[in-house]
Amino acid sequence: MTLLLNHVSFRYRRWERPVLRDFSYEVPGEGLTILLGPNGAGKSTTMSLLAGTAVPLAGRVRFKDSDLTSASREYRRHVAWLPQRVPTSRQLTAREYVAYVAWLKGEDRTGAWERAGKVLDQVGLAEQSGRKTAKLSGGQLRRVGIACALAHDARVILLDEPTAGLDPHQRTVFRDVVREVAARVPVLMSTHDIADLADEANTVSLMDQGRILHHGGTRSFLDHARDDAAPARRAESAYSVLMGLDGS
Ligand SMILES: Nc1ncnc2c1ncn2[C@@H]1O[C@H](COP(=O)(O)OP(=O)(O)OP(=O)(O)O)[C@@H](O)[C@H]1O
Repeated sequence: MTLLLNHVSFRYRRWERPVLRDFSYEVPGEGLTILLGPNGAGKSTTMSLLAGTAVPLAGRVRFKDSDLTSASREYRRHVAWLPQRVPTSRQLTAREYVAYVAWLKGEDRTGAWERAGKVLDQVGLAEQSGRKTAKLSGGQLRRVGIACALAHDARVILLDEPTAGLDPHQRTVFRDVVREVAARVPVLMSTHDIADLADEANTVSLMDQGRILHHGGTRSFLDHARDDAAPARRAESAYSVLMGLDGS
């Protein structure tokens, strides 16, 4: 079962040209998919359409092999989304906020509270779980957002630049969490950090100007690297070659 955009067009304002035109994209049904692309490529737009928080001008957003469309409550319950800017309620503690999100997504009160404690622990925020979200740092808030995305039994998880603003240790912690989660639930994650690709991504999608330039296994992405690229630079080299930025 996968999530897909089918011939979708989308624009932010009536007088502007569409960011996406007749755009189709299918989130792989298993493992971790990394969505790469330069600023303004359309990654966040794609993710908000998949999350059902943006409505396409034309085309459809749906689960394949199921009748759910993005307009249905069920659909939103099954899709967990971490947006680029984590919306929080400043008066709630981190645990209250995560529990609230889990409750909104259909967990019962006790289950939501317990789950919130568990996922905050997973993202290394157990000690801060009783602090008001207004008092948390940007990176800690990001981790609260990640915890929210993990706080209910979603069928697909969408993470928009989850590692932005995390310190190196927290990035490592986060990658371990994602690896574990992606073994059970398909995860689509946008990033500018090519190191996120490392060896744990199953699929790489590269987009630019509202179009997909590459979509396939990580190995086939890396095959685009220049022959003389150092092993640690193969992902960057493949990115440059596919984007036409490689001068040679
Ligand atoms: N709220 C908005 N209102 C108007 N235009 C927007 C809005 N959000 C994004 N855009 C435009 O849509 C296009 C795609 O933006 P989007 O945020 O989807 O790209 P992105 O690949 O996620 O970029 P980044 O890596 O910088 O986050 C850009 O041209 C951007 O200027």
